[in-house]
Amino acid sequence: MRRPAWLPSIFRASPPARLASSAEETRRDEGNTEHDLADRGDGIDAETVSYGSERPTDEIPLAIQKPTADQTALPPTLVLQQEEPEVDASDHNTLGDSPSANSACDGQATPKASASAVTNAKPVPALQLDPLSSSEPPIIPSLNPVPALAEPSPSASTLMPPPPPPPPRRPPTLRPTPNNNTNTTNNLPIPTRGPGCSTLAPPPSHSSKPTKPSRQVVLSPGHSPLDWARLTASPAAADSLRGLPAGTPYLRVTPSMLKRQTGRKGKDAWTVLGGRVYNITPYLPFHPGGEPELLRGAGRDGTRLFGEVHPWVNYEGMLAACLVGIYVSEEEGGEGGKGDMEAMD
Ligand code: HEM
Repeated sequence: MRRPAWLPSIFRASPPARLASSAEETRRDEGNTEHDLADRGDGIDAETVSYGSERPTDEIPLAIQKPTADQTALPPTLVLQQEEPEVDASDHNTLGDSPSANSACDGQATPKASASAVTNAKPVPALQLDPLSSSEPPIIPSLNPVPALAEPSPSASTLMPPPPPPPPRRPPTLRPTPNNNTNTTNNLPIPTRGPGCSTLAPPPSHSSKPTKPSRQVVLSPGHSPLDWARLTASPAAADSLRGLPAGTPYLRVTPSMLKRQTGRKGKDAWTVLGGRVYNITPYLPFHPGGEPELLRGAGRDGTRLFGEVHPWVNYEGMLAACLVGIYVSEEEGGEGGKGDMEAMD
């Protein structure tokens, strides 16, 4: 019958009742204990279970206790848990071979089996599951399933992945050879430039020339853009550039007035740009696009035409000295405008 491990201590605390209830069993055990246990082959020899045990009973909690003086009348108490051979085997294997341990129990004090006495004993490989390997040195529990294949490294964890392959096994060169066509990315720098098919061509910018052929004309000497800028900056040329008498205020130019200023029949060429009327007659020899192109806007509103050719040109700054007035409707022209126009004639 299996008994719990705490039963021996209780058993000693109240021996009469406990012993009376198991008197028959105890007698049977008494007669068979020393002999049967020795022959059982479960790791307990006669020396271990005998009364005059030379082994420390406190280290063998399941040994038979020698009856004390006040219990001599009673049969020897068997507190051995015979159904726990694994405990007996471990204790025997661990402590049985120590002569000092055997002699430590030679005293008259009644040894008591307790769990604390076992914990004070030599460390037991608790995870040792194979009793056949008990004769071998204690094996440190390891989680490595294949310890023989692992390199001996006291600091390395067994859970670490295997080391990477050694560097010398890598390819000797990091640059692709000319025959290596597997990596298309490395082939990009190879020049495959054809007309309009290269992806490395510079992107178009404002500084690049337009695809259309230039329609600029060759300007006569003294009519460069720099010459025009110098002329317009002269205060003496202010009234002459407008084509009006000196001190003439800005005119309110109506459509009927504008359409007569075409640059023909001895009249100046006026054009409207952004609601303002400019006298473009003095600028004709300075126009890079040629006089005919500039005259396309004479006598009319040339804002749209101007924007179609060169919207980036700053006409306001270049023609500031040529400003005649503002462009108004016929109704908004008034008498003042008409009078001024008649005075101009
Ligand atoms: C409204 C009538 C005008 C027409 C039809 C006209 C036409 C042209 C044309 C065809 C060109 C040559 C573009 C090229 O390089 O291929 C040109 C250039 C030029 N025009 Fe006009 N133009 C007009 C008015 C003006 C006015 C009023 C000014 C100045 C206030 C002006 C200033 C210039 C300048 C500076 C260039 C050279 C642009 C450059 O090199 O990028 N144009 N123009």
